[in-house]
Amino acid sequence: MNMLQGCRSVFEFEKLNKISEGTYGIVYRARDKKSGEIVALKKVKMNVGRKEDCLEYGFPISSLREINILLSFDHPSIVNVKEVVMDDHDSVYMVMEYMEHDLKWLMESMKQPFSTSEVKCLMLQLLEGVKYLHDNWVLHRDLKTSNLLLNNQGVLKICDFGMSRQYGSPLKPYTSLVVTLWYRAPELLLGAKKYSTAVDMWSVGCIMAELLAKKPLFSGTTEVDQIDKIFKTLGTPTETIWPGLSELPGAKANFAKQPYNLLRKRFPAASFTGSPVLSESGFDLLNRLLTYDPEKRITVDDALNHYWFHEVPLPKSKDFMPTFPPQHARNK
Ligand SMILES: Nc1ncnc2c1ncn2[C@@H]1O[C@H](COP(=O)(O)OP(=O)(O)OP(=O)(O)O)[C@@H](O)[C@H]1O
Repeated sequence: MNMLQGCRSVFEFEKLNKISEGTYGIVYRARDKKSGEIVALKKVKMNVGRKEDCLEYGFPISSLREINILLSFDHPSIVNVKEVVMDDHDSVYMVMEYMEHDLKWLMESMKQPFSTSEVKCLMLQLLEGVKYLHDNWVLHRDLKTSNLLLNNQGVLKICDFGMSRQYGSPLKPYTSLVVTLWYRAPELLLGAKKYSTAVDMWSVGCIMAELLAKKPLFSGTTEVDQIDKIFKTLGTPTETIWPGLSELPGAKANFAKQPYNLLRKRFPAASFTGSPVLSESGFDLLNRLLTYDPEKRITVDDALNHYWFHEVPLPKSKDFMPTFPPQHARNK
């Protein structure tokens, strides 16, 4: 924690309002009293989770990971942590660039879903951020729409690195209790202890579907319900399409047999019912992101090079993305 010595005080910032309170932190909108700049301050909550997940004096290891990663990373699609500050009770705050919206709250307030060219603009920025992470051997492990920030310049940034971790080759056993249920890959739901970048790509698939439809793709209430919802839409996987499936701890459970992939029904090529329309190549990308076998699931490099981004309608330029009214408080 040497980096905290000599850091500025939080009293150099004027808190304007609370934006959100999550598991690991409270996020405020604040003004830097010296420069007048508007920033986001994330206060680290002490003693969160199990005792062994915190340092001796209660500082959560997940927050330490998040601070380390965000201070060392520099990419336009990753939220920038400018500095770390403290108050007189030794509470630690991350000072981040302020982003007007997160995509979860934004979609809840929008009347219409994003257009296809807007979704392409957002997806490209998301994939560029994920590529930077994977190229730097980091798994985010909690990609979801509330962790995607958008500003009024059309710039998307990934935030919340509390679950992220460095990975290496060969794969090591990790905990499977990661990734918010709705965005959690099937290998995690079935208890895989060895997993890799493909878990983030599944989440990206769920996010793409949600951006198109303006509603979550698989909104399970429990792990079993989540698996059930996935199988009902994509069909129950078999050892043939996913070699190694039967060795996963959860694969022994008796799941309903549903032999077909019904995803196209939810994203048809033409629609008279208001379902989101998706071209052949857009559907191909979505299907490749939502591929059961993590070994066959599309990688971030291949997703970035996918033909969908080159066919009309072309991705909207950030400068032409719509702007939205402010959402200063996004209480969960
Ligand atoms: N830089 C920022 N600018 C504006 N809003 C932000 C910023 N960072 C985070 N937020 C808002 O705060 C919310 C929570 O942030 P974050 O996910 O980092 O906190 P958390 O405590 O780890 O939450 P969770 O319980 O979801 O893990 C985000 O969904 C977003 O609405």
